[in-house]
Amino acid sequence: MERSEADLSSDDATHERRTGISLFIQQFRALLRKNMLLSLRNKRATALQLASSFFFIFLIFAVDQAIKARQRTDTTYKNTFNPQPTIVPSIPTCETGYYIKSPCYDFLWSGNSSARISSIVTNIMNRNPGRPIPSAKVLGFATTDDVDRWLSGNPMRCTGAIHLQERGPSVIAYGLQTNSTSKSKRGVYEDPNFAFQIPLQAAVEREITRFIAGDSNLPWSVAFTEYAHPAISTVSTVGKIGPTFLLAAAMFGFVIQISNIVIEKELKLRQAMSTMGLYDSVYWLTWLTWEVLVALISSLLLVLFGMIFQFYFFLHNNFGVLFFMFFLFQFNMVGFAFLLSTFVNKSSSATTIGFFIFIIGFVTQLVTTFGFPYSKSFSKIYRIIWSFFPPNLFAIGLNYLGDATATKQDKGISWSGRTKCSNADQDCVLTMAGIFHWFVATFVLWLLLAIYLDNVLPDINGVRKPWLYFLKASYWSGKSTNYSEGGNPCCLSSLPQISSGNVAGDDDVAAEEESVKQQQANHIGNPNLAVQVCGLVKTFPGSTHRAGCCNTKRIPPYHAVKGLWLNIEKDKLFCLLGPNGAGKTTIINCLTGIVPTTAGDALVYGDSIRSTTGMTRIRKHMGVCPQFDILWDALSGLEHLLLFASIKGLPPVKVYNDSVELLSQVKLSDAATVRSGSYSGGMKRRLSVAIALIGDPKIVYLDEPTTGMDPVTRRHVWDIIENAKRGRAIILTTHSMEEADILGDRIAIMAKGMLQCIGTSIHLKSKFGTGYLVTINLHKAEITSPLKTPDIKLFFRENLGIEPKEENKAYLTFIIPRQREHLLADFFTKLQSRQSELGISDIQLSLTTLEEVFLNIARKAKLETAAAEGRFESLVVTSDLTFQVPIGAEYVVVSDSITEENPGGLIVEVYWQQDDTGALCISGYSGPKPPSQPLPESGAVMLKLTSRRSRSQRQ
Ligand SMILES: Nc1ncnc2c1ncn2[C@@H]1O[C@H](COP(=O)(O)OP(=O)(O)OP(=O)(O)O)[C@@H](O)[C@H]1O
Repeated sequence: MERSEADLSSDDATHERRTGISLFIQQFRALLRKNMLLSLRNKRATALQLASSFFFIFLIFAVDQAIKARQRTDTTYKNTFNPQPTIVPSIPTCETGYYIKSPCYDFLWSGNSSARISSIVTNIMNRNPGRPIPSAKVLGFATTDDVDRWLSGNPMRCTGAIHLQERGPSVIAYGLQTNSTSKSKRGVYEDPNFAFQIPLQAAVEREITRFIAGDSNLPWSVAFTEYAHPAISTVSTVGKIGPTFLLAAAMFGFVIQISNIVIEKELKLRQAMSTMGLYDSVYWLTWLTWEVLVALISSLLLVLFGMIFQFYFFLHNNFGVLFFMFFLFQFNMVGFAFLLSTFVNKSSSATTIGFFIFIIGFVTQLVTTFGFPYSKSFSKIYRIIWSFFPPNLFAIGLNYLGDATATKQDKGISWSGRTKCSNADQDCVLTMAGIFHWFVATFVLWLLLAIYLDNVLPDINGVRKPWLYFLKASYWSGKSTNYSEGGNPCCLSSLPQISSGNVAGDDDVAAEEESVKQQQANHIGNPNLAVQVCGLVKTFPGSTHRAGCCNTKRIPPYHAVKGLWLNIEKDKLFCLLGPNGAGKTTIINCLTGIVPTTAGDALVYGDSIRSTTGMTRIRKHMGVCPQFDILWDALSGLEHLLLFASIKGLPPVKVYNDSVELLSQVKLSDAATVRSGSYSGGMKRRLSVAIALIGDPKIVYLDEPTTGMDPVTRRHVWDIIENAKRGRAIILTTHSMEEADILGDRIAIMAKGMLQCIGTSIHLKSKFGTGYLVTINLHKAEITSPLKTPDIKLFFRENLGIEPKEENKAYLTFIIPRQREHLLADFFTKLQSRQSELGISDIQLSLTTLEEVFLNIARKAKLETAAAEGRFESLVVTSDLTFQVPIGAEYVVVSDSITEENPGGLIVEVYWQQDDTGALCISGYSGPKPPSQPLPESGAVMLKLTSRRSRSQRQ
């Protein structure tokens, strides 16, 4: 059994398998191709991811245009406004201006025109004779009338003065003195320009103009408004709203990234690849490479689209700075997606998470845009915490780039400027280079955390490493985890206490266990041995669930495999049978390293499944067809085989040739390039079988490989499996007794996690079968005249005391119990002597089927379990089916066979209910199989019923 490294390396040499770095590269290329194909085939998601760059840049463009259009409206107003002083009869509407008109002036400047100028001077000077500005602040102008009132000389309202400097025929010079207080005590707005100076000036100029024009009623109006100045807008649309839209664009990629990773986890695709020998590092590296490639393209497109739309943001900032800003953000989000994917096991949750992150990002980037916490007024600690969320860094980065290109004149941030503050006036706390460094540093953090959590969080099978696994020397050396590399991993001293699986007491099972123990104790090597299982135990830990508000439900630990001892030879097919839940798949999962064993061990070609290095070596020579097809819908059959062949390290030429060859063997050549998503159930199973056989594995596990296949295909696959036995060991589980009978060199039936029997088909049939199956074929003449049938039945009843199991016009079948074996010789002599008299054309005698063996064992196991758990009460019914039982009770029909000698038979769980009259009705069947014969509805049948009280009744 001991198998040296040299043996396996010689296998490697024989098959020219790649190892080490070259295997790493081959796996990397195959997985990268797979990712590329999946992305290309998932056109909608990929198109969405790439088109989102264009879409969101376009949205920003649209918003930018809307803002500019609004500014243009202001400009239009400005253009229609005549900047020249206009003499108009009246100004009925004036948006923001002063219409200065007051009877006060008539009073002020009444008198003849020649005296007017003098009046102006006189009156104004009289009113304001170089008065000092009053110390007390008084009201400003709330209305235009205020101005007039002020001019009229109300001393109480005087907040300014006109100082006439000079007057003459060719010059009039005056000065205006106004209050410069922006707000009066009473809260009235006193803008020195607009509230005082301009109206005052306008009023004076009006009077001067009237004087010069010689028309004291000359209408004089001045309208003024703020000048529209779009050209000096200091708002960068990309800088301000960009974070929101570009974050949304990045979110598409983010959601798709998480989904891609989680789907492979959810559908156990990653597990399938790992089982076939894929390095974890290759897995992560290929996803990283692919996503970085997508981020590169997406960032390039973003910058290019931005340039196409002629944003100063994209035109004036340095291309490299822009590109790194977008790329590093998306790069960082790839790491973030990896990290989040370790917490999620369902791809449907990925969208929810992506949306949730976007909402949070949307809010926090808004807060960031308003200045939190990237200014000196905030503590550094806020900044550090805030910067751990990538959208925040992205927002502040875009803000900086936006501020640097707010106007056409701004030059933006240059490549060398990335290390400087974009605006020297700002209280700068972060440069563009600082943002880049943060992105890279946090990416490394996300990646390390993702790899760590990927190992320590329970996977889809609940498997996880210890929290401090990386502190163990074995992790870094890649050596044995549970046993020292030098020792014999299967040594008896380390075997579990619940060792014996032979609680059922079968001597063959006991002998098998003894044989394994002997070989282990004496270090007897058997060159023909492929697998040696030594007391394998698997217990799934219990758990506690909340039930309702106040109760907790405790699920106890479940012992799925209770100590298995087995020797499995090369060139042989070992068949594992058992009812649902017997533990067959769990054994395969333990042997393939999908779940760790609780105790015990198994040696596969001498390598322990409990050793990390051992399992790595085993995987190179292992093929697995899982119970449920693990396939990528978007990949074709050929692509699947190419991928798995590459993962196994076959040389490139063999990768293709072997894949094509295997496809033709499983009759999928015509569908080689068709996507597996459109395969029928049987085609998928055949592809799974082909995947298990690719790479010429030395040990193949086939878990119910022919489920769902039609009889013709099934037989064909049996041929493939039969041929595949050569040079390898195959472990097959099935529910098809026929399949086990035909393919199995040795068969073991297990129930409740234990082996119940083991041996060849013939051995099991003779040991556990209910007896012999006799088929009596009737002459054609008798078909029209079935009168002899009662005679045949009478003959069997009188001689063997048995009734037919099945009967029709062509044949009758009887089962002869093994207890009557001694009567057979005489019986058949008599029967043959009366053959023609009884109208019998042919008599066939065979051992009972494997199915009967299986059913007997399964029934026995079920009754033992029920008895052990005290769930059953027995009662025997000898009349018809209508009898009194407690309402709500459940019954297990232990036998629907009639004879006392043969109390065994089919187990059928039947749920009974009492109707209003107290009669029983069968409300449904469940259990391993429906009854082979319909239960009689009434009549004189003997039924041994075992009642199971409901738990509540017991409590
Ligand atoms: N991860 C798990 N956690 C808890 N119990 C588990 C887990 N996996 C399997 N089991 C339990 O272990 C028992 C054996 O399951 P297993 O799948 O090995 O049975 P099986 O013989 O392959 O059945 P089938 O014929 O239906 O495939 C079942 O009762 C199952 O519920």
